[in-house]
Amino acid sequence: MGPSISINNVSLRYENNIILEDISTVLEAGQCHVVMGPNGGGKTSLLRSLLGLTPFKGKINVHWSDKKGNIGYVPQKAAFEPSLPLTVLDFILLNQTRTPLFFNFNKKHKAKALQQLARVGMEDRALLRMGQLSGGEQQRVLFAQALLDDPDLLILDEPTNGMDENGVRYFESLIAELVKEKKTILVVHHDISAVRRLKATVHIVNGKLLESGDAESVLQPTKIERLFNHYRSNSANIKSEVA
Ligand SMILES: Nc1ncnc2c1ncn2[C@@H]1O[C@H](COP(=O)(O)OP(=O)(O)OP(=O)(O)O)[C@@H](O)[C@H]1O
Repeated sequence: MGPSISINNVSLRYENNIILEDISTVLEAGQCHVVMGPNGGGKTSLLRSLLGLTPFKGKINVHWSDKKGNIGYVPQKAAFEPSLPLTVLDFILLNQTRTPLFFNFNKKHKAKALQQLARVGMEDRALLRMGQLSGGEQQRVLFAQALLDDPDLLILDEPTNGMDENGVRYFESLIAELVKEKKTILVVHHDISAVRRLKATVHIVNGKLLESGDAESVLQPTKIERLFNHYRSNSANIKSEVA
């Protein structure tokens, strides 16, 4: 079972720039939660706060029902040196075993890594170099890597960015499978129709938490323009100052 997460009065600023303002909500356990909102609205900053990767004010508590489980994270972009002769399989195994590459990986590790690649339709790319993959293929590999430790909490930052329809289908059926297993999933997503298909709880963030609820009620066509407006309420002042 995945954890629930309580977010209490979270605020974050980079120098004088206020990014998140007094965000409070509870992410229920065993559900898929989607964070949406305009570019620069602070979605990634919220995920990074949750993961302890950036300092913030307020409190975020992860409540595990039993013992603490594993956490999987897929960042917005793959972090690897494209010129390294690192195969897809090596890349997955590095994370799995936390063993230097010059050690021999055993058969069990390799079989498990191939199994995860198959879950995202990438087993036939296992021996290609990471640098030879397209952006969407790299996203799929990152997703496979995040699934390796059988995470109970999965945090994904725009996981389908650059993925083709086939990749998106793999992604959506895996999310449905993980929700059935009562994992907690938190995903930043931009595609409104895709989010409607995920049957998730949607949280709209643009500096503040503007709205939370099921996809059907939050993503009503009449609300979308207001919720996804790129400008924050105080940007009118900035525009008049510039003029
Ligand atoms: N390390 C940093 N230092 C200074 N400013 C930053 C830093 N990281 C992010 N920002 C700023 O914080 C704001 C929010 O960024 P964030 O990446 O959280 O937004 P986002 O909602 O995920 O955007 P997008 O949809 O474009 O991915 C942006 O204006 C960005 O420029």
